[in-house]
Amino acid sequence: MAGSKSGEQPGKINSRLENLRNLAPAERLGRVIEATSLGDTERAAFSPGTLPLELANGMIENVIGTFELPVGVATNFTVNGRDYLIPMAVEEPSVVAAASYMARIVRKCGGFQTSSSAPIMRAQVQVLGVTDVHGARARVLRERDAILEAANAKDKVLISLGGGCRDVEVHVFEDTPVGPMMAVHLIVDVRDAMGANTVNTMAETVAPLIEKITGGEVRLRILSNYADLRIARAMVRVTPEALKTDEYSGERIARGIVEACAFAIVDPYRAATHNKGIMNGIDPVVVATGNDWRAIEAGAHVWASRSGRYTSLTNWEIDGKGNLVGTIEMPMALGLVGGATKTHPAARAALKILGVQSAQELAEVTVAVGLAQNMGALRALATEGIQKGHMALHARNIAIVAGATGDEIEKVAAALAADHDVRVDRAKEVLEKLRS
Ligand SMILES: CC(C)(COP(=O)([O-])OP(=O)([O-])OC[C@H]1O[C@@H](n2cnc3c(N)ncnc32)[C@H](O)[C@@H]1OP(=O)([O-])[O-])[C@@H](O)C(=O)NCCC(=O)NCCSC(=O)C[C@@](C)(O)CC(=O)[O-]
Ligand SMILES: NC(=O)C1=CN([C@@H]2O[C@H](COP(=O)(O)OP(=O)(O)OC[C@H]3O[C@@H](n4cnc5c(N)ncnc54)[C@H](OP(=O)(O)O)[C@@H]3O)[C@@H](O)[C@H]2O)C=CC1
Repeated sequence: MAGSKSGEQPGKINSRLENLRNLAPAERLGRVIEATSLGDTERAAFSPGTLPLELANGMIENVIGTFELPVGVATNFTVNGRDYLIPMAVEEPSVVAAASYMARIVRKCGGFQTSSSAPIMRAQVQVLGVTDVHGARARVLRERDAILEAANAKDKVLISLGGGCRDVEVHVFEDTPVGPMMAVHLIVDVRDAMGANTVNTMAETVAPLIEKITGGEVRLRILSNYADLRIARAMVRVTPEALKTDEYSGERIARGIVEACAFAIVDPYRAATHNKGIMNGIDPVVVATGNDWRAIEAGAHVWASRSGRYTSLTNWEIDGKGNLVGTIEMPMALGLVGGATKTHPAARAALKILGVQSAQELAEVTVAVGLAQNMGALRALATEGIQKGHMALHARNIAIVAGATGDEIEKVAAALAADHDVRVDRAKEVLEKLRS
């Protein structure tokens, strides 16, 4: 089978890969490759040791080797009427299972609906030593066109793609520990890049002009990771019928999720954990696609604090017909080009599996995964508790720590889960018995 061409429109796929969990990893990969009509390049990209040392050595400094994480595929996702398989690089058990489970419920109710703003980033140019900061602000805004022209003079590729610096903002700080300060913001459409390098270059380019206009001294010239102009949103509407289990009615589960979210809305101690659960879904997609997860984390948490109090990134409510409605809205500065997206073979393959055509589409799918992950955690927390499902899957890790190998891993894990006693010392006992 040949590898797919980049830029090719992805065909429709079916993300409902039943029974995937029961296959061996190589068989699972085969089904994913088959479902996405990809080829040998993508198949090879997920083999252990797939990042050649030479490539790794070109990515960061003082390289001594590579560090691997498992990549799983979350199934069942339907976003805006299209199915997606979601590659997730993560070390934590039950994350991929929970996302797939919630996506299975949501697909019965029409899937995730998403939207996003344009891929707009901000670069900040810090100006010191200006006494008439308000006057200097007026002068900068008057010279807006000259600043845009200077910013756009360098990156011809970005301009040819329809991106570029669009606007200038000036933020004034009359009183800081070092006196009056200004931050001139370049508002830049970065198209399909995450955009950090792009906007940093622009900020450095315009700095002398800003000094001339303001009469001050420029210090920092760097993007803001608070990407508040680059927002992705997702929504789900789930019927009680789709939510119900043998133990709990759909109404009870929906109410439990809403109550759990209310806790995170009012209490920052809970909000930190609630949002960590959302990032359980988002970060693995960011990592798998070679994007900058520190940037995404930084943007997420400052957005969660934008009212002055740290709160939930999601909202869960019940509509007039008794359906559970979940929404998420947050900054999502992801790229299809730049960073490691094109250097890391597995990141390239992950983007192919996703089949996204723009950075905006990637951002929307990623927040949909975050919403699913939050729904999964809240559903478990508000009903049977997190330990039942999570610890049953974590039991495999514990079995490995206790020394189990091969078939022993599943056997020891099953015994631990059945006893609801997932501890290393217990795993060692079970293993000893198994081997005797
Ligand atoms: C773990 C489950 C899904 C089990 O739940 P279950 O009811 O035992 O699942 P099931 O066996 O009935 O399967 C239902 C579906 O789940 C998926 N699924 C189920 N098992 C697997 C598996 N092994 N491998 C792959 N997929 C799996 C799969 O899609 C499956 O459907 P199928 O496709 O088979 O028809 C459930 O208990 C759950 O969702 N728990 C929540 C887990 C979770 O949120 N983990 C995150 C880590 S905890 C944390 O860090 C965050 C937290 C909790 O603190 C955040 C917060 O506080 O808000
Ligand atoms: N605070 C932070 O978050 C910081 C992050 N970083 C790092 O910066 C990296 C991301 O920077 P980024 O600017 O995205 O990366 P790159 O500079 O590698 O890529 C962006 C460039 O790619 C070219 N390009 C080609 N096709 C497209 C397209 N379709 N859309 C947009 N641009 C295109 C553009 O022009 P051209 O070809 O002319 O280059 C553009 O300037 C990440 O590795 C991140 O970790 C760096 C500094 C700070």
